[in-house]
Amino acid sequence: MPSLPLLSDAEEAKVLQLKKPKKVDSMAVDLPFAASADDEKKSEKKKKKKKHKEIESDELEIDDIEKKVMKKKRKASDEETSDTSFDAGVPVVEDSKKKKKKLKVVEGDDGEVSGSGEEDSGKNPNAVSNFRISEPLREKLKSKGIGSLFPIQAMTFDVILDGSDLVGRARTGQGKTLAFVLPILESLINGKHKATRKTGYGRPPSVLVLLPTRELAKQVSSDFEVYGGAVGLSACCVYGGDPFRGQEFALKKGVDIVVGTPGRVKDHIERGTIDLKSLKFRVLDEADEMLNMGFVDDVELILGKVEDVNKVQTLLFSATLPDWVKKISARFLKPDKKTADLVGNEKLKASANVRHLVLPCSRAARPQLIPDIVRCYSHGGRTIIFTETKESASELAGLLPGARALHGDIMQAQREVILAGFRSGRFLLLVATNVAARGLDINDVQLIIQCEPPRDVEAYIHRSGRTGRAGNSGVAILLYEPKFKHCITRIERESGVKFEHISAPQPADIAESAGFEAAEAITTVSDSVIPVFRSQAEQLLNSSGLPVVDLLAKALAKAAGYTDIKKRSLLSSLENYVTLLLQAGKPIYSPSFAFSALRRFLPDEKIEGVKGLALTADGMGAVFDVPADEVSNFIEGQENASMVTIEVLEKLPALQENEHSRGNGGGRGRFGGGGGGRRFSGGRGGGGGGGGRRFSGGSSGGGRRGGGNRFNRRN
Ligand SMILES: Nc1ncnc2c1ncn2[C@@H]1O[C@H](COP(=O)(O)OP(=O)(O)OP(=O)(O)O)[C@@H](O)[C@H]1O
Repeated sequence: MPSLPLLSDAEEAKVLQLKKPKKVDSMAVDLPFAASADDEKKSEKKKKKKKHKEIESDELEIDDIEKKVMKKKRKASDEETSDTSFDAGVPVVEDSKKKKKKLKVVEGDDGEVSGSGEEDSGKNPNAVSNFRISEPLREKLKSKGIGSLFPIQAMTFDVILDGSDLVGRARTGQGKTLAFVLPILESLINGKHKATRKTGYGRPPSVLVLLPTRELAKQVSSDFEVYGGAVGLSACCVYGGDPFRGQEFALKKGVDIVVGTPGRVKDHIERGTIDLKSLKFRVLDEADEMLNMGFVDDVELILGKVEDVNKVQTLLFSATLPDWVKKISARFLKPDKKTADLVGNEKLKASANVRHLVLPCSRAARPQLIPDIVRCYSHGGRTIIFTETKESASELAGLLPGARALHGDIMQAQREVILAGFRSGRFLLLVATNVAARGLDINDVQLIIQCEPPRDVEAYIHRSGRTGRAGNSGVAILLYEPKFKHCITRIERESGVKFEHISAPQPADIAESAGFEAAEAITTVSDSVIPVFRSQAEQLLNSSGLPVVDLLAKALAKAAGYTDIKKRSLLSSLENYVTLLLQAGKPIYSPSFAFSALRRFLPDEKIEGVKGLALTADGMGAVFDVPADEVSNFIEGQENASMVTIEVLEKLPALQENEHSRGNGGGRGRFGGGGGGRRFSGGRGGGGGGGGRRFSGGSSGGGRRGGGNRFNRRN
């Protein structure tokens, strides 16, 4: 394998991004790395060199990358420092002048993790056996199905094990937790800190990990318990909302790793129940979220308690690098710290393993629409629905059958029960606030629904990152009211995501697949029922006057739980509403202009039924929703107004992004609305939605009126 020259951290990130092998599921790139001169590694180096000759196609691509990197490196001195190469951080790939150590990184398109892979040290440079991971840990990893390290782990393992401070950054779901858990454990049992680590009853902790939320602290602590347990190290978790006594007892007995939230850790330090004098590692995970959550003072106080910073290794992981994080890094990490950045200046900050979709939907339509979205897109897996407020989370959970709410007003013990239930699959729909946005790693979350565009792009990135983890794929659907389309554009611009615009799944589509399942189910009914039901069937056939097939269709519908099929509008996704387009033969500059055009031929009471009027992007039309049974009044009425045309839309055209919208979608701030009664047209329980057909593609672009360009999406 070719070795790349010494690089700055920004360059290193670029190396990883530059190479982007097409559909190569594993591709090895050797980067010069921190020195470690053991012979075993040297012979491995030779072996790999030999192997390299055999892989000519890869070689070509890597050579190409190498040239690009060299070119970029020459340019680098002129360039401004990127936000990823902040302060004096020495890049991971930069190291000793003498020796270079091989670093192997396996990744797919967009730098995304492409799965753990098999442990075959010859073929897979990231195989666990290629790292200084001891047997019990290897076995534990194997039992968890982990045969090779993910890129962020491969990049940082030796750096941490060899004693450096580190700043790490990778997209959601790429395994940042094990990136510090594994080398820390190895370092304590076999590495640098083995000799000086305290053992025995009453020992003070060797590792302190700080996380912004209790749920995250518990999750990371449980990883330390699992992997630490394999090598005889113990962990305990300390967080607010949990009684002090149990925590104090565990700390007094002696523990190797303490994982906690800043507030509670600070309390323990002040009470003297956590003693930091033997600390070997301190880890700040989700550092930017600590800032968002107002933990600045607590974190600085805790970090400041370590007297001799040379005796402790500090690792900092953060999705973004706001000023405070840079300041913390400059102040509390050693000047020769390394940086491992798998995001860098890449445009795409959100997960590339996730399909990012947007769907226009009024508040009032959400309770009806969400179950259908779940049916179509969750494939029977778990769904997390994010709301902006605790009240909306509780309210929506109350409206969705089988859903549970999770937010900060729920007592800690109850939150844990809810999360455990969701993890175990006892229920598959979780409605949460941002409390579940960060870091939570729950198996088989197939779908994320965000009820409205979050205020900041980080929230979008982290929420959508609850799916598509560890190399799996997932879907994230962002609902928005048409009048807030500009928020979608902002998120798209800042996150680098290219949204797919879709329209609401139509109840008819969902019913169709339900009918298919009902028909299949009927084939399983035994012939023994026929004599019992035959005379009733004959009577029904004679009295209905319907052809046999139609009657059977009705029976299937009933078996599938349908007695009626409603339509859903394109603009606000409201059931039994239809989306219309108004044109006036000249530009329509404002909603009031559109309403006055309607008033020319319709009485006020009809116009009051109009929902969510928005102007088209080309300025020549206005779209709005009307109750399905009012459509004919609008269509026929146009004949009385010259120059005005109204027609039913099949696809939503691109809309203007300003606030020109009446926004009377109903139910402000609440999920109610929707006219009582049963909420879900179909009424069939259970998700599934059956194999990915349909509802994609959609609403924007492709305009009507021939020559679709006029309505093409702008972005
Ligand atoms: N080498 C690996 N092979 C297979 N699975 C792995 C590997 N490393 C981690 N995982 C799994 O990947 C999932 C995501 O890991 P983790 O929670 O550490 O991601 P993260 O980068 O911290 O994500 P976030 O930024 O969202 O917090 C976990 O379920 C973890 O067990």
